[in-house]
Amino acid sequence: MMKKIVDTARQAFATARSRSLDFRIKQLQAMKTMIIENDSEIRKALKADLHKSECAAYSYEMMGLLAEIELIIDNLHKWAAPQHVKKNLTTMGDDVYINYEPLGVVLVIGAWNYPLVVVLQPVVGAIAAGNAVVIKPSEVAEHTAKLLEKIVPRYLDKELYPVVNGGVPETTKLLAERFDHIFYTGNTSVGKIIMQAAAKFLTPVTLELGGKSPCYIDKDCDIDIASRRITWGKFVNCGQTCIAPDYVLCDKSIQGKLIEKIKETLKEFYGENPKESQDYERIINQRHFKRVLGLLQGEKVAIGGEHDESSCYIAPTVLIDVKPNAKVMQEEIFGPLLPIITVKDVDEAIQFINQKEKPLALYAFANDKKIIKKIISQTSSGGVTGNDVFMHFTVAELPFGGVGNSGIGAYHGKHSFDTFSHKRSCLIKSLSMEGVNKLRYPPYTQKKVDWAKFLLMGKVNKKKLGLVLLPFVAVVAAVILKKYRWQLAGRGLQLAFAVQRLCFKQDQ
Ligand SMILES: NC(=O)c1ccc[n+]([C@@H]2O[C@H](COP(=O)([O-])OP(=O)(O)OC[C@H]3O[C@@H](n4cnc5c(N)ncnc54)[C@H](O)[C@@H]3O)[C@@H](O)[C@H]2O)c1
Ligand SMILES: CC(C)=CCC/C(C)=C/CC/C(C)=C/C=O
Repeated sequence: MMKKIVDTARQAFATARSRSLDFRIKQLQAMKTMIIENDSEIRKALKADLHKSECAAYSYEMMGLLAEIELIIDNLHKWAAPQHVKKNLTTMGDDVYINYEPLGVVLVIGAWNYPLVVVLQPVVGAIAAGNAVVIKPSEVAEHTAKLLEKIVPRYLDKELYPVVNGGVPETTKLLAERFDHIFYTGNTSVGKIIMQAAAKFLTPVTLELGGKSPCYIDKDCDIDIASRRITWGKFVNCGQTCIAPDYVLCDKSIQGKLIEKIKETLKEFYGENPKESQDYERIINQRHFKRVLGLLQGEKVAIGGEHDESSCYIAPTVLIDVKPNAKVMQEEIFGPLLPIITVKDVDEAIQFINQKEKPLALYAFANDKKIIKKIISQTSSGGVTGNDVFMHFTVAELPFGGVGNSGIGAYHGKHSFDTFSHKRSCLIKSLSMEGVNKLRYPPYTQKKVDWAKFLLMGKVNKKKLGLVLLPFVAVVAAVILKKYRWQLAGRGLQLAFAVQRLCFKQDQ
């Protein structure tokens, strides 16, 4: 069955219909219509999967997707146009350009936490670049997965963009097929399985993974503002966001105020009891509920800690005096627990961050921008937002992706188009100027090598070329002197010497 789906997509790709820019734009417009016309069904599915409110479903999943489609439609002709590059002495009369061509049949595998946007946003980029795309939503967010299987074929080309649902066995079978690119979003362990499967066919991969994204708060900082922004970023979607601040690093002297402010903010966002708030989500399933609760064991709870297994509810929770070797510090939390670890200064924070795997995001709050720049220059992460959380994700011009354990490759806007395109180097030579080619044909001589060096690298044998050029420079100067007399003589000499200097620029 998987073979048939992939073969059909490949045959459809071979018809070349997905290469036409008009076709790509029509498909992207159809996807936009699909989202708009199925607005309420999408919101219902997201509510059923993660208890997302109607507003959250729109703001965090649909809005970004619609904006990405608009951006790509508006820019596609420009991005897909051949990109002419600088020529040199040997290519002056030729066509030299980069051609953006589709890769072929692409597999996009999504995760469950933002089950609409993390699967469809890469698909948008893959369609824009002219590929066929096999779409594999996460089976863990089953309502959204089923909805996508139902609505995508109603709007998009069925052969080019099939939706395949299923769990590990189905994904494993899919991965046994040959693809021209695999774009996977999910955890790092499965990322390794994907890369191994891809290696069999030398298929390139983009891996959008996760990790423990640190959040440093400098003691000289507006704690009020920092707490609000961090509380939002940590507890939205019940902490199940790839770029959520995983833990806080701060000076002990501000820990008390931080807790007080987070408490105040939680009350403002979710009321006295977050369980009753429409705006507070749930853990995706019992397996993850148990995993997150397991990380709470033995920790000192400063805020929250309440939970209810039957509804997969875990209250927004803040942990204090957390030891660096605690269980909660060994894996990505991906739930509503915020450990605070105290450090004595920014250098200790940097050291702490650098002892761990490179994270997907990094956050630093400080009044002094120099402190933020210092953290950026002395650490590494997929992306950074200073004095806020998430916001680098929302800038379409910035590539979104990880580094090291948090991922390979990036997407969003033009970066998505590039990810799913092959940049083909194209040179169309003129059939004239065969004389120049003598330099590369045997029999080889040192003279030919010297000319080749001059033409290709601008490198000359100073002594030999000087002897050739000096009389030429003298003649140019004399002509200028004669024609424009003394008035322009200075200019002429300057020009002559400039020519000479240029030729003599590099010796070997
Ligand atoms: N970088 C990003 O953009 C991004 C976005 C969302 C989530 N994430 C990360 O994803 C993780 C959470 O997602 P998850 O991994 O729990 O999602 P998941 O369980 O939905 O798995 C992701 C996909 O992998 C497939 N899969 C699972 N096990 C497999 C196996 N053994 N072989 C082949 N395929 C398999 C699933 O079918 C699914 O489609 C977190 O680490 C989070 O940080 C990253
Ligand atoms: C709408 C705003 C301000 C931010 C959106 C950030 C966000 C939570 C995006 C979800 C997509 C994503 C990559 C999730 C990762 O888990």
